[in-house]
Order: sequence, then C-alpha cells, then structure tokens
Amino acid sequence: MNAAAPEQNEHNGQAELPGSKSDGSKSDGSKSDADGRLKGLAGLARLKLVVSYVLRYKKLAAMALLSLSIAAAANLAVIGALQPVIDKGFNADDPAAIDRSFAILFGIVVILALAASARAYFVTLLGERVVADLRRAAHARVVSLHPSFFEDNRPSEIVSRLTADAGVIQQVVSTSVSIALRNSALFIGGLSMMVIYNPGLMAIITMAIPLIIAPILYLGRKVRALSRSSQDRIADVATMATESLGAIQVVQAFTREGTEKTRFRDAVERAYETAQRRIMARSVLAGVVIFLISAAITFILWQGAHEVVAGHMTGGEMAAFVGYAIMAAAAAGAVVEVYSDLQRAAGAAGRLGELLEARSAITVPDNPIALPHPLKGRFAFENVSFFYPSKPAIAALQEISFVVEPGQTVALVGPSGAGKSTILQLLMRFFDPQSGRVLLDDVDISQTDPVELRQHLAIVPQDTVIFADTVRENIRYGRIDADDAAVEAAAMAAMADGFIKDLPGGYESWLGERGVRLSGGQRQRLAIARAILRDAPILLLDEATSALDAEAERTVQGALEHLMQGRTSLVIAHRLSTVLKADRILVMDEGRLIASGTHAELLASNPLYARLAKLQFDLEKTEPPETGPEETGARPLSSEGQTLGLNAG
Ligand SMILES: Nc1ncnc2c1ncn2[C@@H]1O[C@H](COP(=O)(O)OP(=O)(O)OP(=O)(O)O)[C@@H](O)[C@H]1O
Repeated sequence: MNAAAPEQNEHNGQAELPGSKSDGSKSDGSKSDADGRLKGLAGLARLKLVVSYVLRYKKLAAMALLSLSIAAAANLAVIGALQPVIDKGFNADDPAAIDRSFAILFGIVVILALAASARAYFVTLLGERVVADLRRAAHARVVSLHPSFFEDNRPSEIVSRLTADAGVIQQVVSTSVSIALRNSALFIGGLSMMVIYNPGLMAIITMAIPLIIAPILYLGRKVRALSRSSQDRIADVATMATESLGAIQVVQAFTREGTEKTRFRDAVERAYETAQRRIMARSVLAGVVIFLISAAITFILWQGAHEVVAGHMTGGEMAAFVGYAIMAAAAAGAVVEVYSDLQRAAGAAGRLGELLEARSAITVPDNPIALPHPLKGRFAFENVSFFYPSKPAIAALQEISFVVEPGQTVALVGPSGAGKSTILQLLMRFFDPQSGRVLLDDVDISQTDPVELRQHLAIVPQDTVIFADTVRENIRYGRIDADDAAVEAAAMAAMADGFIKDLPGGYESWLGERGVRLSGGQRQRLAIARAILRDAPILLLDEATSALDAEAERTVQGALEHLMQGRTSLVIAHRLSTVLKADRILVMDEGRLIASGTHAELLASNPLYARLAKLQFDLEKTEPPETGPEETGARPLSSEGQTLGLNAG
C-alpha cells in the first residue's frame, strides 16, 4: 500500500515544513501548501495561545505573580536597607542602631528567600502544567487528522513540535516569563529609587543610557542570528545521522559507508564553522558589555564622589544609588536577553498552535447518518472517481462501480499502481472521493462519522505494525476491551498460539523496539489475530507480496480462511489460492475497473487477467510444486521479481 508508507512517497520529498528550517525560510508555495502543510508562523502575538492556557490556572498564576512581586520588592528593599547600615550602622555611640539595622536587613533577606522559593515553585509548576495541556491538546488533534496530513507534514516534524517546541514554551513560561517580569519590576523599581535618591545625577545617567544600550542591542542581535544558524546546522547533522543510521543496511549493502562518512563530516564541519563565528561574536559582546557597564558604574561613582564631597548625598545614599544602578542595568540586560527567548517561544507557540488549529479533511457531518445495527455488510462503489490531493492531475480511480454482497469474498487484482490500495483507503474513509459515492449497507459513508464507520471494519495490512509492547497487548490493539481469554482465542484462531507460546515470555514477550523480533509470517498472523479479535463484519485484506515459505504460507492461509468466514471480504490478491477461492475477481488497470468475474471466466474473457495468470502458470511449469496442488495454489501471485502485477504493468 503506497499510502501507508509516506516515507516512500515521492511527494514526501518536497513536504518539508518551513517551520523546521531557520526562521527566515519560506514555503515553496506549491499546490499542497494550500492543502494542509503547516507554515510555522511566528510573532509575539502567537503567545496568546500560551496566555490562554495560563489563564486556565488563575489561582496558580496569581500565586506566581504575588510571590514574584514580593521577591522583587524584597530585592529592592535589601539595597535600601543598606543605606542606614552604612550611614548609621558604624556609629560607636549607638550600638543598638547596628542591631536594628541588621535585624531589618535580616528580616528582608528571610522574606526574599521565602518569596523567591515560592516564585520558583509556582512559576515552574505553571509552566509544566501549561505544556502538559498543550501537548495533550495537540496530540489529541493530530491523531484524528486525515492521513494525507502526514504526507504533507513529516511525522518527525510533528513529533518535534510536540516535544521540542512544547519544551521551549515550558522553559519560557517557567523561566523566561518569570525573569522578564521580575527584572522589569527591578528595572522600574531601581530607576525610581535612583530618581528619589538623586534626581540630578539620574538625569545625567539617563542621557548616557542610549550610548550603553545601542551597541549591546546591535551586537546581541548579531549573536542571536548566529545562534540560530548554529542550531540549524546542528539540526542538519542530526537529520543526516538519523537518515543514514535508520537505513544502515541499505548504506552497507551499497557499500556507501565512505560517502556517508564524508557527508556527515562535512555537515559536522559546517556546524563547527558556524559555532566558531557564534563564539567569536559572543566573546566580543561579552567584552563590550563588561566594558560599557563597568565604565558607566565608574562614571556614577566618580560623579557620586563629587556629590558626597559637596554634601548633596551621604556615603550610604551614594552606595544605595550605585546599588540600584547596578540592579537596573542587570535587570535591563536580563529583559533584553529573555526578549529573544520570548520570540523563540512565540515561534514555538505558533508551530504548536498550527497543530491545534489543523482541521481534518475527513469531517463528521453535522447530522451524521448512523449505520444500521447489526450491519449486513454490503458495500458498493458508485461511479467513484478519485484524485490524491498531492496528484490532482492524475486520477487514481476513474468511475469505479461495483457491489459486494454480504458474506462475499471479492479479490482485487491488477498491476502495481492500478488503484487497488486506493479502493481500501476510500472504504476506510481516509479520503473522500471527488465524485461518486461509497456505500455501506446503502448509506453514503461520507455522511457517517468516520470513527463509527471504522468500527465496522477490520484490516489486515500488508506490513504489520508492531507496537513496543507485549504480544498480548499487540493483539488486544484489535479490541481494547477484550479480556485475556479472548486475546488467546484470537491468537489460536489465527494459528499464532503455537509460536507465541514458544517465545521466551509467551504472551508477555516484549515486541517492537529492543523486543523479540518476529518473522514476516508470524507478524502477519498477529495482524490476523488482531482482526479476528476486532470481530468486524467487513474485512479488508492487503495480502503480503513477499514470498513466505511453504509452511508459513499454509498457516497464514489457514488463519485467513478462518478470519474470512461469515464476513464480507475485500482482498488485494497476490496469491492464486485467494483468487481461486474468491466469489468474484475485480481486475483493475490504471485506476479503472476493466473486468469482473470468476477465475475461469476472466481467463477466457480478459487478456490482462489471462496474461497475469499465464505468468503464474508458466512459473508453475518451471518450478513444479513439491507437495501437491494445495501449496502451488498458495504461492504468492506477485513475488519479488516475478510479481504478476509488476511484470504486467
Ligand atoms: N498517498 C498517495 N498520494 C498520492 N498518490 C498516491 C498515493 N497513494 C497512491 N498513489 C497513486 O495512486 C495510484 C494508485 O495507487 P495504489 O496504491 O492504489 O495502487 P495499487 O494497485 O495498490 O499498487 P500496488 O500493488 O503497487 O500497491 C498510483 O499512481 C499511486 O502512485
């Protein structure tokens, strides 16, 4: 099934998300752009999304804000409390004054510590809560989106939005927002205190501020741009490694280790060179910042010394003034620093927001028609024509009409690309046809709720997906409320019980990543067990093209026959045994249904089918069966290099 393997889809190569590249990149504006490709918008306004989630937790946000304000006020008060300590604290005539001053200072420090600790707790918790909600909401949206969305948008990119982007938001809500608020308060508070202590000196400093800020802002922007491109280069390295390591067998089979090493080395070196430029800019920035700030403080001290000598200020006032100046400068720096974080978070929120806003092309109608209960299991295609959204010029199906009566088994045959998998995709309502109708028990499925529709369908795909879980849970995927006995009964009916019991942990053996590896035939039988457990009236089957050995072939075939009993089945047939047993065979070619009938009828009447079958018979003549006609019948119609469909196509 082509559609089930988006990474092999030619369209996929151009389906890169603009948001996954550097901020400045744009989409290529191709047709599918309009169809549902995510755009990666940025802009601080996108933080609205985060704010709306924060506001869901008003109490937590209020506590965070309160503790933050108290901590900032305590911070300012510490410096204020130092002034009397300096001016009066060192007076030998009044030792009690020393104690009073230090008691006040101590009290403020205790408040500061408590408030800072409460701030860290509430703000971090709020960040975690908001991100957990955002992740859940985005994931809930994504799992119900139409399949072609995942062709336009690579799953890895979606995962990165759910993890990395959500992580950025979490960090920003937990840290940067708190830093921004705290430092804004400290900046405004610090400047206000400086005005109170010495308005004249403050006026001179105000005039000098642009001279300090301008070069820092200019250099800061440069560093940020370089940081971004440095991150992009690192992302390139990661993508390259994932790609080549993920296909390590192909790399080694084609002896391309050398090429991969060179490609990787070049990518790593490009990342290093960008990092080198970033480090240089950052170092220069650090030097400039240290120089400008120290020069400004020295200037204030110099002016302040004159003020003290002239009797306009006490020594303690000058110390407090300088303290507030340092605090305001540091606060301004921190705000500038986190501003870029906020921009980053806005970008991340924009990307996550797009997932939240994505709408499925397969919609539930306002008044969905309920399917009859129990379902008879009759389905029909009525003049169905269909174009994949990514290939709007080529019809994948053209005016297809056929009916499958309840309990019938119908086989679909035809060359590769004829449209067989597409028929199954439309029946599952992964796409809606542009014209014509697909009917289930006389109900147009586009008027039904897709979730209800799919509950009546069981699919055995060509490639069985195994989840990282136990054998038992992998089978239970077919029906989540099935009890253990039902799972084992399904495995037995699928002739999987024997090999499962032979596994080291039996039904509890771990499959998937780092788990037990299963053979192709074993995986198929698990898929069949899943479908048996689902117990749906309609069965969709995509036979595996890979040749199984005679033994596996026989067991899989036996399991399938058990599964098909009493159900309406539509089978993409690759085996002669299937077409021989089918009530009817539909022959497809280039999106059209060109013939329909039994094996014998089609042999006599349809040249394409006769050619497909003749290839198989020729094969049988050159490779006589070892164990009798039953096994011959079970040999795949299309196997590697001798695929009927491929040859005929
Ligand atoms: N997701 C998709 N997006 C765009 N085009 C697709 C998609 N899936 C299939 N097609 C195209 O639709 C046509 C029919 O494909 P389909 O997979 O239905 O053929 P098939 O008969 O099942 O072939 P095979 O036996 O090789 O699986 C082909 O031209 C194919 O390239």
